[in-house]
Order: sequence, then structure tokens, then C-alpha cells
Amino acid sequence: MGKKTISVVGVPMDLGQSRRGVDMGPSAIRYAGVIERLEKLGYEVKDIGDIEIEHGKMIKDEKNGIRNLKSVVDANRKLARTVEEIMKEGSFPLVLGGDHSIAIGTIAGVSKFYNNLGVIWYDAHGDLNTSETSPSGNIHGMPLAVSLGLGEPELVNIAGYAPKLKYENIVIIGARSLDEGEKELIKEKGIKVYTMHEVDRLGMSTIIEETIHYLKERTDGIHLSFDLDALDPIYAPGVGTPVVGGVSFRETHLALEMLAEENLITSAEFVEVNPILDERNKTGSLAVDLIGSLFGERIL
Ligand SMILES: NC(=[NH2+])NCCC[C@H](N)C(=O)O
Ligand SMILES: [Mn+2]
Ligand SMILES: [Mn+2]
Repeated sequence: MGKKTISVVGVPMDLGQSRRGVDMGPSAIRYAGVIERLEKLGYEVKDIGDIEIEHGKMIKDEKNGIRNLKSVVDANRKLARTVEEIMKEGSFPLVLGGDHSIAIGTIAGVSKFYNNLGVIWYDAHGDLNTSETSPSGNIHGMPLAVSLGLGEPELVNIAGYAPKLKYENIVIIGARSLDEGEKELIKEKGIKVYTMHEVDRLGMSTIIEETIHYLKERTDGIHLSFDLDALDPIYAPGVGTPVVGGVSFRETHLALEMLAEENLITSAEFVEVNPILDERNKTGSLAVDLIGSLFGERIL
């Protein structure tokens, strides 16, 4: 994927949502063999360990109902700095979550290296809520909005600049659970979304061809933000917010294999693996299989 060195960083955080356990995601993915898998593909892999997270009680912010705002801000500041260091070294940042709120830090660390960072948001959800539109107060439902400059100023201004992304540079794939405020924002800003309706109708191969064509001409780097709950819960039971009717195992491998062929992805994160809700690390192993495909693994 362009660079031969991959730097793996774990973010053991579950404070962006309300089900405990997703903080063990990085361990589950490492246990399933991610480092060895990447080394086998010929990469030099540096496992730089985990970001240090304050583990405390879950708290709702009195002001606006947001959960654990301070701790999530703190974690994402640290992550942004770490990812920035990886970028400076010319290595590929591969971030293991943790809940999806960590995308705020990853994107903050990556985006300053590009004029037009593109993002592929592979997810059952839009993660486009702000404190006004969020039904839950969970920050993992907000990271894409935050990266676009919407929401709590402490989140929006992480790494000292905002916005990190432009509306026209993002593509959401796999959506099937969008809140009212998210739907309005998508329509108002014309955000490119392939919902499950389009996945069924066009097929994944067409969607990825279109996505590549669309992002290639307007971006100078592409971040893949991969939420395991995009897949159907049959394949990915170990996630905190499962939604039926998801993308299949093969459709997802195809998507990642096609992205690997084009060599366009410049950073990635795999998030929302919750080992406590999982079946014998099925979702952790799935993440490793998918990471394999993203980095060029093929059946033959
Ligand atoms: N990254 C995720 N799994 N996000 C789920 C978000 C669910 C819902 N839209 C919310 O804002 O709470
Ligand atoms: Mn999701
Ligand atoms: Mn998500």
C-alpha cells in the first residue's frame, strides 16, 4: 500500500459508547495474529503499543448529555500526536480500536499531511451526530461530524485545526441505521452515501469502482475508517451496536481487495471489536482477515 512499513497502534478505549468491553479490541486483534499476518505479507511492522487511556467510571456531561467528553478528548489528543509521528516517519498508520470515537484522533493526526484527505467510512452508521442530534450522547456516533467541523469545540479542535475533512471528500458505505439529524445533514450537504439499498442494487464491485473513481480525482490521500459493525452480525457478532441486514463477508473482502489493487489507502483504522460480546474471537479474527485483504492478501 505505497509504504513498506506499517505502524500498528492500539487504542483501548470504550468511553465513546455505553457498553463496556470494546477497550479490549486491540488485544483481541493482536491475539488473532495481526502482526504476524502483515509480516508474512512482506511488510516491516512496528507495533508501537497502546495509547494510555484514563479508565474511570462512565459519566454523562452535565451540560449537554455527552458521555465522558473529557476522557475522550484526552485520548484523542494523545492518539493524534502518535499518528502524526508515524506520518512523519513515512510509515503507514494502522490504528486498532477501541470504539469509533478514536477516528477523531486518527484523522486529526493524518489530515494535516494532505490538502484534500479522502475518507471511506465503512459502517452501518453515519456517525454524523452532534450533541444536538445525538439520541444517545455517545461520542462514537459523532466522529465523522466532528472531523467535518461540527459539534463540541474541544473535539472539533483537537490537534489545533479544523475542519479536518471536506464534505465532498467522504464516501460512506454500508449505512443502514441513520438518525434523523444525520439524514438531514447528508441531504443538505450532498454527502456521498452507499446505503445497503445501493449495496444490494449495484453490488460491491460497482460501488468500489465508483468510490475509487470519485475519490481519485479530488483527494491526495485516502483514510479507511472501518467499523466492524458494517458487516452483518452473522459475521461480526462482537460489536456494541449491531444492525441486521449488513454487508457480507465476501462483499467486504472484495471491497478491500479492490482497494489493495489500487494502492490508494494511506491510513486505516479498524474499530468497535468488543471481545466480551464476541463468540470465541470471531470478530477479532475477522478484523485480521480483513486487514490481510487490505494489505494485499489474495486467495491465490
Ligand atoms: N460507531 C458506532 N458504532 N456508532 C453507532 C452510533 C449509533 C447512533 N447513531 C448514536 O449516535 O448513538
Ligand atoms: Mn457503526
Ligand atoms: Mn462507526
